[in-house]
Amino acid sequence: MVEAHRHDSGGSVGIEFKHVGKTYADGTVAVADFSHHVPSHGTVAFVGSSGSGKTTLLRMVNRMVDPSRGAVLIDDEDVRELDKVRLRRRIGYVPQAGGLLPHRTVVDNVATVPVLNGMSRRAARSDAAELLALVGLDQSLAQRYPAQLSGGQQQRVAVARALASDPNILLMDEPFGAVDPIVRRDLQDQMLRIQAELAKTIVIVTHDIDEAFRLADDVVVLRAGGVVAQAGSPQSILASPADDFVRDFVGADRPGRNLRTVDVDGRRLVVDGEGRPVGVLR
Ligand SMILES: Nc1ncnc2c1ncn2[C@@H]1O[C@H](COP(=O)(O)OP(=O)(O)OP(=O)(O)O)[C@@H](O)[C@H]1O
Repeated sequence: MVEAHRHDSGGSVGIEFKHVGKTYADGTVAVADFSHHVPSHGTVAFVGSSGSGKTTLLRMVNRMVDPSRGAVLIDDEDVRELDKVRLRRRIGYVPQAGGLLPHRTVVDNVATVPVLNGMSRRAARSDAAELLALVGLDQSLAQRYPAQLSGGQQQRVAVARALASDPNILLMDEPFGAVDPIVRRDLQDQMLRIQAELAKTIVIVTHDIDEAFRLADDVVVLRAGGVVAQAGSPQSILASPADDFVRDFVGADRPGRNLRTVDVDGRRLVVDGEGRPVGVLR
């Protein structure tokens, strides 16, 4: 049941942000004019400082935010033409703090959307058990309630839940922001394994440039107002930061940091100034 949906037929498949802008009711211009294409099965990371419009952009994809200008297309279809509820059931969403339902067990948190989509409770629970295994959660936790789990375990459940309706698209808003660095790294590794297996189209929002470099093949560095400071592969951004803002963000000038790439055993690693590996680039 858990398998990649291939959708490679012509056109501009993937997610297309076409000159989108968002001005909130109080006049705040969260995003001025943003365009970007996320290819099908690709992973893009939006990074930038607080308030640069990352969450606003992410939420345009599943219509939690409607753009004031421009359009978001999924496989050439304007999301405004699609029914909101059905759209959201087709797109996995991992919110900042997990957003689990506190009064439902872990397994039922994961099974909820498939049941809403018409699947029998029994089949949905059996799929949920597989997904919990996929995200590395022991079966013994399935009957617990979210408050009885650690932060890292809750985030795993949130990822399993987002995958439950087998969406083509996964939106992740600071998914691992609230967990400690070691657990965070473990969750990132899990994410890379899942992505290698399922090949979703993923948009991830993060403050953490190292996380962006580890998880994404395309990184968009944003400044205030959703202005693109630089977009490209981790390698290209590391090799030639577009300006001081990006250089500062990447931390190239931070003492002892000086990120660079090295090739080891056919893999490209990102290492810091002391040679410590920060991440692996594909
Ligand atoms: N509902 C809202 N009404 C008014 N302003 C808003 C609203 N939501 C967000 N904003 C503003 O829009 C700007 C962009 O917010 P957004 O949450 O998209 O940024 P972000 O880059 O995700 O920030 P963070 O990393 O802190 O989550 C900010 O100035 C924010 O205060």
